[in-house]
Amino acid sequence: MSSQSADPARPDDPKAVHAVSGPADLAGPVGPADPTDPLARERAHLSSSRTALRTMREDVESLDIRDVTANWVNAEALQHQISERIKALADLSDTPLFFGRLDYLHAPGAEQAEGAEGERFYIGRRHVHDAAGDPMVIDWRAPVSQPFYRASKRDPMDIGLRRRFGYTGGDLTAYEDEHLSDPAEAATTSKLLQQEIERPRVGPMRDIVATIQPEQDEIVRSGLAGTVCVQGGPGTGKTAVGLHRVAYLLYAFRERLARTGTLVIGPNRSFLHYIEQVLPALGELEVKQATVDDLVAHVEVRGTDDAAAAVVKGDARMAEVLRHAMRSHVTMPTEQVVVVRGSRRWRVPAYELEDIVRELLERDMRYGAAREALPQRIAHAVLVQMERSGEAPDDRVQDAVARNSAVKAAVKEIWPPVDPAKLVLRLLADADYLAVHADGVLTDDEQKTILWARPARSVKSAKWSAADAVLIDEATDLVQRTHSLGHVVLDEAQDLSPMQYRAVGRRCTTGSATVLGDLAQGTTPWATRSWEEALAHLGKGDAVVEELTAGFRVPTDVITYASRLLPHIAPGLAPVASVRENPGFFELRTITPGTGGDEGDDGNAQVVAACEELLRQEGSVGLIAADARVPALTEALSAAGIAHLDPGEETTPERRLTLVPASLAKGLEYDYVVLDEPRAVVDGEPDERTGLRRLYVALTRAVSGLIVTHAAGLPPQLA
Ligand SMILES: Nc1ncnc2c1ncn2[C@@H]1O[C@H](COP(=O)(O)OP(=O)(O)OP(=O)(O)O)[C@@H](O)[C@H]1O
Repeated sequence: MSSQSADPARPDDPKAVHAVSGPADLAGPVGPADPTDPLARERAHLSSSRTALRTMREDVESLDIRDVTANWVNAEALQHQISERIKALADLSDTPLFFGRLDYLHAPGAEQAEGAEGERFYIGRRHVHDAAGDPMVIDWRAPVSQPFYRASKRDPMDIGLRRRFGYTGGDLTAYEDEHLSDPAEAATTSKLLQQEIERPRVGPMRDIVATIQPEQDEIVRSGLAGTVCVQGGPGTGKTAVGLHRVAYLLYAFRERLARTGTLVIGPNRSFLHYIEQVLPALGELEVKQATVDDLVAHVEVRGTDDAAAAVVKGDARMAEVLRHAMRSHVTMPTEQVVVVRGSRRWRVPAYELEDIVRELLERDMRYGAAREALPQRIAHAVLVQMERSGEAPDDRVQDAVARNSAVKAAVKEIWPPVDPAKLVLRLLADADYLAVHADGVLTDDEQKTILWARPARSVKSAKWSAADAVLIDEATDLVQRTHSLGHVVLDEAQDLSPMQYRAVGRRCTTGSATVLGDLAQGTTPWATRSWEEALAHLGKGDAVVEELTAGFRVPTDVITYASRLLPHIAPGLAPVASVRENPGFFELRTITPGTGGDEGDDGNAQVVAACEELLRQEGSVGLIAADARVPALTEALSAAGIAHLDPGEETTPERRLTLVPASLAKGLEYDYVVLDEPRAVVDGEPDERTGLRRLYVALTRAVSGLIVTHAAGLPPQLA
């Protein structure tokens, strides 16, 4: 950071973060800024931007729609739009209106002609303009904002000065400059950026809009047409990147996506709860969130599968079985159809009906669509005969023939309606039926594995499992095409089965997807082995796979320890390199039950004591334990009088401890973590590899420090 600048008063220390000690009253009127004090000038700009935003909001609030709307429905819709707009224009006191500034060397788009004037842009969460319509703050997603994230000394992108702002509460208290086009200035790491990354975590996930990194920005700003898959270790910002990509796409393709819709898919409710504030903070209120289970909820899920059955039910070959079973409902006609109209009888012979049915089957239409087309086709055959005999029937006649009872009866016979849930029920309950449709697709053993031990009698009484619901969803799609959205973000994708990928894929057949995951964190028996395979199941085989390796969450000492597991759980994956400067702390602590002469002491009080130690620090604390250990630890916590939260519940300055069953830890993070008994976490899973992966997830949730407590021996892979 050098000292050449358009800014006349830039102090000399090239690497300094310039700061003031006390916050200024930015809300009140600000006098003419001291021209020699750049910070005062920036604060004046903040103040006038806030005033401009207030005026924008007041303009919208004062809109009188009585004269422009003809009826109350329109008025209602318009009023809704207006109140959404007012909400979007709110000035949130603790969210900086802008966080950066770019001074271009030339006017953007002016072909960089000699003498063209540079322009200055303030970069923020939303666009703000003054009374004349001139921009005071530019939306971070606008093309002119891009160099804020991407420009470097090597490629300055026509930027003379990049300035980052530091805030304390809502007050602008510091700035930091980089003169990207100045060859004399050395490239350095931004201190403000570093501070932002190191900031303690309390409350739900927050946006990273001020500090998106170049490799992340490439993913955020990739176009709507293509699907992007991001492989990245723990804390590399996959979730953050996925959410910011949605915000970017909504900005760049607003109209199209408003029509087609966007959806974020996460692994469970707690996770969705944890991330739900990010998009609204970026001004995007319309994005839906769901789990895969929510998407396929055609039946009530009350049952579970053992791992072996779930693996087979989640296998893509099940799609073939279902398709076969669905099509088996079509029976070739053996009799003619006779349509009586007035005094005449029209006959469509069986062989002609057969041709129609064959043609529909070959066209590979949805079962339901073909079923609707069939009566029209039969009616058409009748119409051709009418024309041949000199009549001139029109469309209405064709419709009437299609609705004729003889035609309806034939259609019911040939192409009967199919209830998707009943179809799946029969496959799982009836060994002979399954054998017919799985022949050559599933082995005898596999068929036995998925058959119900006690066959259910009805859709209502069946104890459907999550995997069954996905099968029903697939069958539903065979009957009727699933509605496709414009864009889908799929987080923690590594845990999906091939059938689940298909379920997500059919919700974006006409759109695109952002697929986020980490092969090393796959903890389902069917976890993804390769992204190529997964993307093929999703129907997005041409997606690009990007890799993120810089870690923003886990400190070096902790990630180094956790990475010992990598060769055992995902050989070939590169360990995450932490970008945190604070090395954090990491401690292995042996718990000794029965200390102090108390025979009944199970050692849990010592785990609780570790939590109490960490609660003395600022920020959130997570106690992560094998699911089976949760009841005992709950008891120990309440015995010590410590209140705790469940995962996904918002931490507040008063309640900062969350007790997290290892099975729900994925995607979450806490400033400090106590990881209870690694051995139990591993043993809680059906096989060792899954157990070690679960442990890897649990070990990588801490932002500032980790204490691993153990009474049993540690898994040897950690040695
Ligand atoms: N560019 C950035 N600037 C500041 N913080 C960042 C940046 N990128 C990511 N982070 C922070 O790092 C943490 C981890 O990010 P995130 O949860 O998106 O990672 P992840 O790859 O999804 O992790 P996991 O694999 O564990 O689910 C979050 O607190 C996020 O805000």
